[in-house]
Amino acid sequence: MTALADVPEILSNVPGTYPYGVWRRRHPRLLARIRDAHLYPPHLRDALDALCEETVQGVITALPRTAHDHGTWDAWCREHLGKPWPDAPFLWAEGYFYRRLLEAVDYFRPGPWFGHDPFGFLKTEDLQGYAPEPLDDDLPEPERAQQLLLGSLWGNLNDLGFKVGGEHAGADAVGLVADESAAVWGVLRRDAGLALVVVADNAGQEIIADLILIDFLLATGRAGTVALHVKPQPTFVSDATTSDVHTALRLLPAPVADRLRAAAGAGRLTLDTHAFYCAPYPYDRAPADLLATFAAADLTILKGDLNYRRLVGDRHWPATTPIVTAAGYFPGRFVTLRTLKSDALVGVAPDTLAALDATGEPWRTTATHALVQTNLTPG
Ligand SMILES: O=P(O)(O)OC[C@@]1(O)O[C@H](CO)[C@@H](O)[C@@H]1O
Repeated sequence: MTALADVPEILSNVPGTYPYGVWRRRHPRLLARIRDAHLYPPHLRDALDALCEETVQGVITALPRTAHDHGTWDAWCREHLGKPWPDAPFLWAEGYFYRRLLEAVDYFRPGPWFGHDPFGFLKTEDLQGYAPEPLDDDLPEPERAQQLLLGSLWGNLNDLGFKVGGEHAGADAVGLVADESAAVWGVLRRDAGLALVVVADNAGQEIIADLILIDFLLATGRAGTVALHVKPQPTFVSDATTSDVHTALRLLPAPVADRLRAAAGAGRLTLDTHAFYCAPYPYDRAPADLLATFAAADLTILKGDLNYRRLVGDRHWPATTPIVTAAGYFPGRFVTLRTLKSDALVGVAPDTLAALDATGEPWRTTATHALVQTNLTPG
């Protein structure tokens, strides 16, 4: 079996590639928007500008000695300090970029900015005037199940990092490059009572769609329990935290929100997190306790592009590589629901790949395409 380490990692130092644009366009725009949206004092504005300069034309430097987690990051940074940022693996560099961004805005320092989400204004802006579409309760249950699964999948379009970068302009859902949802419903049967882990991705419209799906899975007994895993701190612009889940709860139709509160009260729905969700590595390097959590679940649902990159390693896999090869190390059953917003890709049938490539469009990174992939055997 191919080990992750045998496949070259995606870097961001190749002009014209998607990751190159993330450093050149998306991050500078993001840092400027954060600086301009807040009542930050001069030294925090300067810190944001310095981070921009360092990441665009400088070299990777360490976290300050005052940072509570500098020891952890010193170990993670050792092999990359002194390199230009785009020369480090894309996944690693982005993870460290978001940690440095929180440092620049005093997120962990006691004082007025302690715990203030620097992306909060973008999350609020995105939900202005938004209300979830009314639920179609008349649909037969299997159709409803699939509709909610696809709602959660395409909810992944609402990634504010993507929107800030301008890449989202007019992205329309075109189709799935792989759809293994039949295998998922083969396991997630009515009254199966499964123990699910849902590793969330974005706040806002995506987590709203996720919560609607979770409610359905609990209400139909497909799930006995759901552990919803969120990020321990703001990152990747719109990744959902506990606070974002509660914002979403207030926007849900009242009966859905009531059922979810009751499920939480009964211990059937739990919120969970792990420091590794903000580590800059794929899941093959996850610590034993997190891997044990995935192993113990009947099924782990991994949402979004970043979780996909972490599942298969952010590497130049041939796109026809089976997902069970790329994610062969994963200790339990999983399904990944992802819109395609970066280069890492596996599990695409050769004819599908040829047809998509023949379009000449940059279909791998525009969020116009999506996938449902699993290591469950087709049933
Ligand atoms: O995980 P998500 O929210 O679906 O996507 C995260 C993302 O915006 O960040 C990366 C580039 O910064 C890409 O993987 C992707 O476009």
